[in-house]
Amino acid sequence: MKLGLIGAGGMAATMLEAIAAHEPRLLDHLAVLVRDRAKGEALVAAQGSCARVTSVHTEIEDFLHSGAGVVCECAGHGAVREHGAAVLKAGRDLVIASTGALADASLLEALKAAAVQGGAQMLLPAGAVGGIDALAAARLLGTPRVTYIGRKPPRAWKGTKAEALVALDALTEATTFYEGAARDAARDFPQNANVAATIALAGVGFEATRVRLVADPTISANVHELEVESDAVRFSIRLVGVPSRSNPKTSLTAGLSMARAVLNRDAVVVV
Ligand SMILES: NC(=O)C1=CN([C@@H]2O[C@H](COP(=O)(O)OP(=O)(O)OC[C@H]3O[C@@H](n4cnc5c(N)ncnc54)[C@H](O)[C@@H]3O)[C@@H](O)[C@H]2O)C=CC1
Ligand SMILES: O=C([O-])CC(=O)C(=O)O
Repeated sequence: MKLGLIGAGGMAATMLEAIAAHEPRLLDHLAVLVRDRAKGEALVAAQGSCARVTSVHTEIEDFLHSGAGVVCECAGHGAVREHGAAVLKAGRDLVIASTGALADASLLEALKAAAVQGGAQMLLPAGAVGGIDALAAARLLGTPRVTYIGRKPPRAWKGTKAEALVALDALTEATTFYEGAARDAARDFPQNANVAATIALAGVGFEATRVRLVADPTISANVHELEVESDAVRFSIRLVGVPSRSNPKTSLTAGLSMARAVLNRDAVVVV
């Protein structure tokens, strides 16, 4: 397998480190697409001897030409918009971290069409959240009621629309600044509410999935709560995610979930 990677930030590093620790041969061939070549080169260098045949690209055509098989997007909504269709049309499966980009219905349709044209799949790992398997199964028997609550420390909401809605630095207690549909949450908080989109796509869609976003000065972790009521199952889960070292917005589980998607491509037993 030749692994393709878009992005060279915190999630990409978490993903590569996990693959290197568990199945280093999967990094024998690695192609990286970045906007900033130096950043891509630093990421590859950090993998040491694991990534033996590597290439760093700034143009999608060169990246695809390098023969990357499965492509992991760890870059942001913009990257899904810019590169998603080209990857899929070229017949490469695309593992998407920035699932919130798919809240744009016309982009989702365009990517589906590109996937059909290329004979490729879009794969959406659970990312920072859990319970996606049970939700997607429950969906097969009726229409579940789904609520997602994302709680993060104020620093994780810096640089987002939350700054205009609440005085992040002055908070003394947990404060809800968004309540509504998953579609608006995913669109308006592109670095923080991808899990809302993943939950919507696994379950009852972007309108029916209810979302609450909370800035909480009393916590230091990224907390994800998912509540599902359905004909098949009722569950309520709470994940307390450790933020990644380099990006407080992103939980470590998100990068590890991307790694699992790659490891599963090669596994004999797929869980
Ligand atoms: N599904 C999930 O559970 C989660 C998804 N995410 C998504 O993953 C993305 C990456 O997260 P982090 O690595 O923590 O962010 P980061 O900000 O640490 O790294 C993003 C990297 O991607 C690069 N980049 C941005 N746009 C690009 C483009 N168009 N082409 C190539 N490279 C580009 C940036 O230069 C940066 O190096 C987030 O922006 C978010 O959309 C983040 C957390 C959880
Ligand atoms: O990593 C997290 O905690 C969740 C996140 O940022 C997202 O869903 O975009």
